[in-house]
Amino acid sequence: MTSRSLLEGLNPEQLAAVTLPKQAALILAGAGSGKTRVLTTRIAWLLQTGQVSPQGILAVTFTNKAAKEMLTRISAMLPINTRGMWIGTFHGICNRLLRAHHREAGLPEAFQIMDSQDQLSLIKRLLKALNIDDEKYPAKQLQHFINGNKEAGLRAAQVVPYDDFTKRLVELYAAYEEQCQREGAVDFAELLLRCFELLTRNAMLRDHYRERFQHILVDEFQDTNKLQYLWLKLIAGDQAAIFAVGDDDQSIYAFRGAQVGNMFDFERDYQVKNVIKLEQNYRSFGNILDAANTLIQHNGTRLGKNLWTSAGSGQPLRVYEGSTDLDEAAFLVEEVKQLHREGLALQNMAILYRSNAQSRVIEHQLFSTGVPYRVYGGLRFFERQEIKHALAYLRLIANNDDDGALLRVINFPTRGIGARTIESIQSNARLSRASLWQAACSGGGSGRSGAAVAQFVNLIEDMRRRSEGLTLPEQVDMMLDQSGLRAFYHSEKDGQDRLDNLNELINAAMNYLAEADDRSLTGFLAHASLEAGDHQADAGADALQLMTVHSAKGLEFDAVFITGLEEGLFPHENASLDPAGLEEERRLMYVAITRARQKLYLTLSQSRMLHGQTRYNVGSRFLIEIPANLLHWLNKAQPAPKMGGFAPAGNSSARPTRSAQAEHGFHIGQSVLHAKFGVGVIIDCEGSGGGAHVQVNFGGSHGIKWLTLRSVDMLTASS
Ligand SMILES: Nc1ncnc2c1ncn2[C@@H]1O[C@H](COP(=O)(O)OP(=O)(O)OP(=O)(O)O)[C@@H](O)[C@H]1O
Ligand SMILES: [Mg+2]
Repeated sequence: MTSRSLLEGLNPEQLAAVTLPKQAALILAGAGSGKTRVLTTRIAWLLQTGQVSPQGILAVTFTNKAAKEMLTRISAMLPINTRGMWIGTFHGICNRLLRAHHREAGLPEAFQIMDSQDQLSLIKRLLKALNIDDEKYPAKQLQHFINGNKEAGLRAAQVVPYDDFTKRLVELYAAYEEQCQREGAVDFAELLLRCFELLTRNAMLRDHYRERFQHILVDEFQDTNKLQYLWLKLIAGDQAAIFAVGDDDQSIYAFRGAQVGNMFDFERDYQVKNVIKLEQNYRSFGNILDAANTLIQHNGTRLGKNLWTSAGSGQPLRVYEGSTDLDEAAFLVEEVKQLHREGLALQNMAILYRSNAQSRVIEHQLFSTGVPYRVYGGLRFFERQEIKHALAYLRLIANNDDDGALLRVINFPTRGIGARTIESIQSNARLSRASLWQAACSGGGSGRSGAAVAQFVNLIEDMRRRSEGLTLPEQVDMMLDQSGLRAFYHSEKDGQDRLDNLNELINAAMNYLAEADDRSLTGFLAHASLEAGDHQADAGADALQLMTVHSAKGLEFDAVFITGLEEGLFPHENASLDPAGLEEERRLMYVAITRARQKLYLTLSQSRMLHGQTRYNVGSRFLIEIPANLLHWLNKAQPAPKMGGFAPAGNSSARPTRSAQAEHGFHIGQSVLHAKFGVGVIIDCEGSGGGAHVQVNFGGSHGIKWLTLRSVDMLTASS
């Protein structure tokens, strides 16, 4: 590709940005205006015009996926070996640097990176070893304290305590530093801080990298935190030129310390002369853009900019209101299949949700209809850590001799059974050719850990006894309490999402009962392993994309479905009380809308199973903030159900109000079987006596049907 063809098609502002002389630059522009394209093209242009070699480039992106994407785009433009280029996330780049200079950084060659869960376990072990009262100094709080200080660039020795309590926290922070050093373990914040300190301290290395990296390019600059910004300044020195691109309207990590203010600091620190603005959007049709523009105008704190497109207005945004979350999921899958039949590849469509737990119902629907899908930036429901722990308890209840399950939970949540004790149980089991459970029953050693093992055995036995006579969902609920899993995640700072997932497991059990022949715990467990199996589409295969709005940042799709648009869900209930939180939710919605190229769907549901209970939600305020003329409601909104008049599945307080329900003893939400359409859920009814009709949602290809009551069989006992 010649340099002319490389630059072809860029608009004047983009062209100016791509070909800026070597100087500090800030590109401030809205979604889809070509920021990432400008950044990538600039790298290619710098290389092609010989202004820099691949080794001289350092590019920071926000996710590994984005980094890969950038490499692919550059390779497509230029026939060069991209290996020498450093393109990655802050964590990835710091890891690379520390691996190369582990000795100088004071780390063992094979240092281990801890995720936040590992970090917390280490803190707990430490508190225990030091005999610290964890009521007074909760592990989560200490973790927060440590990470917050590290992200502000402060070591224990540099933190100035202001009372006795913080004095103690600082001491514990110091002890934590020592422990990590002994174990050769590095947490996420440490990667950055350690790297920062290495370059501050070691002038030779610093000069080496300053000489090497002539051009430093940063995508999604609005989401950098303070230490990341300092790190960039340090490595840039006054030789390198920093080229930063960002969008204040897409700042969605303030809750993790990201500072939009870095953009102002950057402008000041580097005396950026002209901030380049890009306003033409190349991604989306006009209606989609208008929706995004109008929505974000409801935020007070903005730098202010507007997007326009020459693409025409396209179709209106389609809105679907389901009666239940199952109904919403059935609609999504039907629509995806329809678009696919019309020629859209699955990988060009994305289903977005605000919280991870929402994916389960959708995944289930996809799984049952055989639509290949892939979940990004997170695990699929049954693969999530907390779900695996919960399933392990259930597996042990169903079968004591399940060694894998036992190992997973014997000390989770921690109950004082150490690695040594577990090893001795394992060797006893080997010697007597017994299962770990049997070995544990015949004594887990002496002293405290022996007693803890006995307690664990009792716990499992007790849960099994309690299970008798309980329905499957009740068994799951009981296990979540008795095992301590619920309490454990309840005490975690970031545990809400995991708690939601655990509660979602109860819903999974309910749905399973509605559909399965084998209603036993074992049957449910088999179903869970099957759904966890290899149904995630193979890498490279065409598959529908599922992800949270956070992980969709920077990506684009022909068709986008934004789901769960209900107050409390999106905007999230944790955020909707405080104005700053609400503005961040609105920026998230702005990110979500602007992912769509051609078609945008907004879906919601009148009722939804959450935390094991049916919730009746009202539509999200974001639906009101989008001009009504841009929206096309697909199904005439049904009147919002009144409490009590609409009895959901599994809700024992079902109070049918209509005469047919009283007469025939069924209720809305009840599962039914139809000879031709299979299993469905009653969502409405009409008439009485022999003329009674029910409206049943069969999901999948059959959808919603009105049928005579006589033609269906009730599956669950009515209340
Ligand atoms: N001058 C152009 N001509 C045609 N297409 C363009 C042009 N500039 C950008 N695009 C296309 O527009 C889409 C959006 O570009 P890009 O992803 O770079 O935007 P962005 O500003 O980084 O968006 P986001 O804020 O969501 O990260 C891409 O498909 C890109 O290829
Ligand atoms: Mg981008």
